[in-house]
Amino acid sequence: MGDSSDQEMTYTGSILIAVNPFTKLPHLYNVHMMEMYKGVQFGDLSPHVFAVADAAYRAMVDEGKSQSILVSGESGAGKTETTKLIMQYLTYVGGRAAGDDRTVEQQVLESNPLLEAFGNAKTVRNDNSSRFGKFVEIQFDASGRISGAAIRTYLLERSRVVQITNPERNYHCFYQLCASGRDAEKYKLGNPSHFHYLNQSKTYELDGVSNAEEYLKTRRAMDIVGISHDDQEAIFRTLAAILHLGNVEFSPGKEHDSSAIKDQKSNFHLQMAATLFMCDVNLLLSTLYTRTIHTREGSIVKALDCSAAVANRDTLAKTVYAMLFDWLVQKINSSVGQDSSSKVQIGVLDIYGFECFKNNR
Ligand SMILES: Nc1ncnc2c1ncn2[C@@H]1O[C@H](COP(=O)(O)OP(=O)(O)OP(=O)(O)O)[C@@H](O)[C@H]1O
Repeated sequence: MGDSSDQEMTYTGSILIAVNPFTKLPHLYNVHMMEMYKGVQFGDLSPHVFAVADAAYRAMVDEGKSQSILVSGESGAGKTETTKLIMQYLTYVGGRAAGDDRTVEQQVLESNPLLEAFGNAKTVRNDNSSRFGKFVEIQFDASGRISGAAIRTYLLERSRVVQITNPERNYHCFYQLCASGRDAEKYKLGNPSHFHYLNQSKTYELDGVSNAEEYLKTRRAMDIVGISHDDQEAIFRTLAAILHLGNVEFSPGKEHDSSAIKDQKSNFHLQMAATLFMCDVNLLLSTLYTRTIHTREGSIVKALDCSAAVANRDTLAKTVYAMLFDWLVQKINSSVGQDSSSKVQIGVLDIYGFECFKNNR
């Protein structure tokens, strides 16, 4: 759209169409640009994502009505980046001048790297693809200042936790933890190639990204969002437990259609998973390779064959991960804080990248 790299945005009515420039254009998104678009009539300046955010903000302030901005497009189109620019603009015009380094707006912005570490992954199309939908609600007080925020997420891609294909990756946080040095050692992790949930794809690194540095960034984001060190510890312990759980393999058991822990190595990972989950190892094992059927006469314990035990293991890993993700979102929400007396808000919906299939069913 347009004939130079500086003109990748255009309007159709009040809809902004933006083409991903795939290159950093800092001059388009700096404070100077935010200042330039502030309070200017929509359409007076060249099309820009800040103009859309400003129009929403002005409409909210002038008419006292809540607004929403919908960001849509296929995977890799630039939705997440655009959403972040919108949030940056709204926090710029609606932020407080105070020097407090843990203001609502900073926490809202810092929740992005955190959610990305746990909800984004490399796909064929995008090295940092969001695998969940996100609705960010920014609440304002009567004078147009940000007074609270809430993040709602939905449809996290759970299957990725246990199954990936080359050259995709699992969620970033796993590779970050493996590269974390002392913490990785503490949880008996190490090279991601040693873990089934990561080594189904041979891609461990991302171009221009250091997993170790990203780990520190995730930790910092947790500090800013207000997640206590104990909780941070618990989060990474759970991730490590999931990786160990994935290495638990089964072999056929003595009885027909039953299974047993395959070998010493599997036993070690089972022990590790139980220690890190802080649960009884025998209970964990029976959860994996048996099923309890409740009948009116009492409960019957049925042995499971290897493939059913593996399926059980994977379901447990996916469920724990999805619950961890939800818990993280809840934590972010409670520390950012909601303003229950807020009358107006701007909602930004970053809708999950749809992929084009031959048959879209
Ligand atoms: N405005 C921009 N300026 C520079 N680079 C951008 C911009 N928008 C997107 N990109 C580049 O394109 C990549 C993909 O963008 P983004 O992650 O926002 O896509 P998406 O539409 O959210 O995809 P998905 O649905 O897979 O999450 C980014 O990692 C970034 O490198």
